[in-house]
Amino acid sequence: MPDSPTLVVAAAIVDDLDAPTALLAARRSGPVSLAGRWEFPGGKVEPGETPVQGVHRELREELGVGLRLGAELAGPDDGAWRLSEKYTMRLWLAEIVDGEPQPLVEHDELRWLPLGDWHQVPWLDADVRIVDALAAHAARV
Ligand SMILES: Nc1nc2c([nH]c(=O)n2[C@H]2C[C@H](O)[C@@H](COP(=O)(O)OP(=O)(O)OP(=O)(O)O)O2)c(=O)[nH]1
Repeated sequence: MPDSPTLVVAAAIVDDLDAPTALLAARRSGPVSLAGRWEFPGGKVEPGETPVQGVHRELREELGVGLRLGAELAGPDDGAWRLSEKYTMRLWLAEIVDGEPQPLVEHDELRWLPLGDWHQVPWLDADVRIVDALAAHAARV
């Protein structure tokens, strides 16, 4: 039996959960194979923490911010988003409630993307369909 995929948790940070007009994208600084591509900040859930605890920890570590989570953007793979053979991701909409986002680790640039122009940066391949789903969700809010 192949190992089950590792769970990655991440945040789709918007300027306003009630009326999103901008999405915060983060550019990876490594590894070389992923550097320069854009993603939802987050990372692997650690043993002993829940996925929601993992999102809060990762965003504090990576961007130095505290979050208020909104709805989870459920994916087609048992409610999650399969990224690759090794990884599957769960993603929550979120709003910053504490701190100014900075690319502290793992990223070298952050950018607020205006609604309608969320594909202006080269997202990681697996994220492209997620950005589409997120834009459709934002249009319904
Ligand atoms: N965080 C994040 N990872 C993503 C996205 N899309 C995508 O394919 N991935 C992939 C990249 C990585 O191979 C994997 C997540 O690993 P990561 O490097 O972010 O996890 P981590 O922060 O816990 O990393 P580390 O401490 O183990 O180095 O998922 C995304 O939008 N956000």
